[in-house]
Amino acid sequence: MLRIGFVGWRGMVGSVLMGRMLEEKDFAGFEPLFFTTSQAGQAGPDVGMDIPPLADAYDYDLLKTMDVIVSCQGGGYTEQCHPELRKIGWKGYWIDAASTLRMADDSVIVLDPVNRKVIDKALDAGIRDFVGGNCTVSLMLMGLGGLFENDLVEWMTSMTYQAASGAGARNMRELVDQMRVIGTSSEDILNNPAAAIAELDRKVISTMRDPSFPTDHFGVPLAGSVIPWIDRPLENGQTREEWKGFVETNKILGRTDNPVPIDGLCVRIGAMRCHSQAFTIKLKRDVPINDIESLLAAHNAWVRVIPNEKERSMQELTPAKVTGTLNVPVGRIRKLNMGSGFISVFSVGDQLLWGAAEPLRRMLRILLERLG
Ligand SMILES: NC(=O)C1=CN([C@@H]2O[C@H](COP(=O)(O)OP(=O)(O)OC[C@H]3O[C@@H](n4cnc5c(N)ncnc54)[C@H](OP(=O)(O)O)[C@@H]3O)[C@@H](O)[C@H]2O)C=CC1
Ligand SMILES: N[C@@H](CC(=O)OP(=O)(O)O)C(=O)O
Repeated sequence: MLRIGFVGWRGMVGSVLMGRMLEEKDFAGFEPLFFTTSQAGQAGPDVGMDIPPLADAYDYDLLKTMDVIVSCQGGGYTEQCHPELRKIGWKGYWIDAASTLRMADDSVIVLDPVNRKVIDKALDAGIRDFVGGNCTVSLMLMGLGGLFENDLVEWMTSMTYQAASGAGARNMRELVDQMRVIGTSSEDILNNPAAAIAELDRKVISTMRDPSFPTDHFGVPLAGSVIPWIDRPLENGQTREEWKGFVETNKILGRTDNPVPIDGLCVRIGAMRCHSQAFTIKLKRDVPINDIESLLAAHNAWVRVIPNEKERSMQELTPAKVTGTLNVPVGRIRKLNMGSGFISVFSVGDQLLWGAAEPLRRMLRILLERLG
């Protein structure tokens, strides 16, 4: 029986992965072994079967007995363990959430509703490293796959509205804590309907600017504000998050020789775990909006075209609606003033599902079908 090792299963991405695997009854037909960097010997997760105690995630002798290792542990772990395992001759499959190996020549970025052919070709060629894409990239491709599949995109900008979860679990807590502090400090004014709005406004901003405001993780207020910077700077003025939009998209599409120009600004906003994005797309030819909507809707089972109407957009094209689901709604689709070849699209997606865990889960299924 195939032996599958799971590292990072109790982190934010890993626990969403475990949840999805349980929902889909994926724990069957292989022998799972759960690893940890901090809790060796303790009990593993409840996956509906007897499992051994947690193993040490740095036990290379044990790791090299795995046919597949799924890691949601983070880039540091990948940097340390992956080369070591390959060095000692491990020939198993490595499925990873971290960005470390994404742009390596002998890895594939997995998003099978978009690039199943690229994945199959790589498996045939003996590739063994399969990495989930950046969340904004994967969610963008799940939403706009129909345009890329039909080679309609001449160039594109992506302006993002990224949730706190992309920065980590502690950042999610800090966002809610910031909201709490603002709410608590304003409570008396809010409870008095006769209070002047200017008083409430002054109270909120003075709370946000107070040195005691909780900003240990974001560095600045996010609640009541936005942060127009994600990840580290590159020399050309982009952030690394913005750089990924171009390089990862073209790698996923298998068109690094003939890349689609993509660029934009990545911005953190006060949503919990859904990333939203506004796209300006220059089409290669003028296509009627109805046809564009049909192409988008036909691409995969999760994209949802929302008509460009106020009520539907407000109800269905928001993090409040989409969080916790695999749906990727796309809407606000219309021609722009720049000309009939220019369109706008707005999309929303859960960055822990299609943005992180789901492509890994599905890659494991693809491998199990092949190897099983
Ligand atoms: N967060 C995101 O939006 C996305 C993240 N990724 C990538 O996925 C990887 C993992 O990210 P993420 O899931 O956010 O990492 P987490 O920080 O949530 O989890 C990583 C590890 O931290 C350890 N840990 C320590 N304390 C706790 C605790 N209280 N609860 C749970 N785990 C704890 C666990 O390892 P142990 O059991 O060994 O102690 C766990 O596996 C990263 O490489 C990230 O870049 C990819 C796409 C999106
Ligand atoms: N950087 C993303 C989350 C993430 O983990 O991305 P990556 O997997 O590319 O490191 C965000 O902040 O929203």
